[in-house]
Amino acid sequence: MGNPNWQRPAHNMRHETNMVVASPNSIRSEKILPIDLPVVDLRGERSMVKKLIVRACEEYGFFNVINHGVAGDTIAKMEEAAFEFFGKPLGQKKQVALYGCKNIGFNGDTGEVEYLLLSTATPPSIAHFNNISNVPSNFSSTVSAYTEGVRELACEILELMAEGLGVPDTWFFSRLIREVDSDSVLRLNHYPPILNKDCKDKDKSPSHNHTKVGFGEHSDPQILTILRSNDVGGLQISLQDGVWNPVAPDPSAFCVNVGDLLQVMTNGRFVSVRHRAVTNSHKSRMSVAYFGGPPLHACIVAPPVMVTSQRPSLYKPFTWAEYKKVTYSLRLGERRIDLFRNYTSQLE
Ligand SMILES: C=C1C[C@]23C[C@@]1(O)CC[C@H]2[C@@]12CC[C@H](O)[C@@](C)(C(=O)O1)[C@H]2[C@@H]3C(=O)O
Ligand SMILES: O=C(O)CCC(=O)C(=O)O
Ligand SMILES: [Fe+2]
Repeated sequence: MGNPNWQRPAHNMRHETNMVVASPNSIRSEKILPIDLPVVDLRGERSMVKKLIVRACEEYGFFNVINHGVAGDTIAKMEEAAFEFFGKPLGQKKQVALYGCKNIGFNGDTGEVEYLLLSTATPPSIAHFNNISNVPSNFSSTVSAYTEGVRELACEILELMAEGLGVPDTWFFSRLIREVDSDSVLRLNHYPPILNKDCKDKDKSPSHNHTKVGFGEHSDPQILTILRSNDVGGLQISLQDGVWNPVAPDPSAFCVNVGDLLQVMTNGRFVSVRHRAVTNSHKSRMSVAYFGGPPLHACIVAPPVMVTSQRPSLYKPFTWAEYKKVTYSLRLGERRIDLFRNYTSQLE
């Protein structure tokens, strides 16, 4: 974990089990310990909401947000369009440049996932989708409406975080993703059900589940991620090395998580927690993730209030362009944030 003061929360845990998880290249035994993420009701009393958010980001790096204000219709249309696109024959999907299947990034990572990776730059670079066959009609406007909704939600949450942390400029974080040249990404992930061909006949009953890695262990490099999935589980977070905590799906909520840049800008107080998504043998998981990122030239530093003599700066200043370049040159599971640690810090 990046946060040296972080300790595993002792509460909220259920029974621990061992589970065999098949990754694309290996089979290994891991500890599985389901948890209930903190739930933040955005319509709650503001002073309580910001306290809850700060605590969740310190202890879990993840929380669910309900009464989030994103229109149900916008969300439903996005999910429908995603299912329509991924339901097309592989040959047609492959004609779309932003489509990927099983290969993640450029450095040899693989997983049981297919995806669309869309830059949310304004004016939307996805606008040209309307002229391409093989994508559902109105795909571009569906994506734009969804992106607008989740960006607004991300800004509201970042402003609550700043208030909760006592940052005097409450737009300090949100400004970065509001900028017209913010480098944000929308990712549509589809994890088809995978049947394990090697399993014995008696294991093929619907109650017996097989798990493969869909999207391997990683942290999100940007500021904040707003994730929504259908009602199929698969997201797991790791609050302790070697232990995976499955998160129950809640299609009425958004799952919010701290990215690497927010860990840096809170000087390690918030944690960018490693997570992954696994498949099952019976139902498709569909997730849509908005990664709020700053403009490429933005300098990533903690506001003065987060840096004290007791808590000196943990990270060197860098631009998002520098961090992104390193990120994209490394494997998915790399602990890239450690490369930007300030080793002159007295905490070392
Ligand atoms: C292997 C990789 C895929 C990724 C770029 C990287 O080199 C390392 C970070 C990966 C990640 C994880 C979160 C997001 O899904 C993503 C879009 C991002 O910004 O960083 C992916 C990158 C990707 O799929 O291209
Ligand atoms: O699909 C999921 O639940 C998680 C996806 C994810 O972590 C990502 O796209 O970065
Ligand atoms: Fe992620």
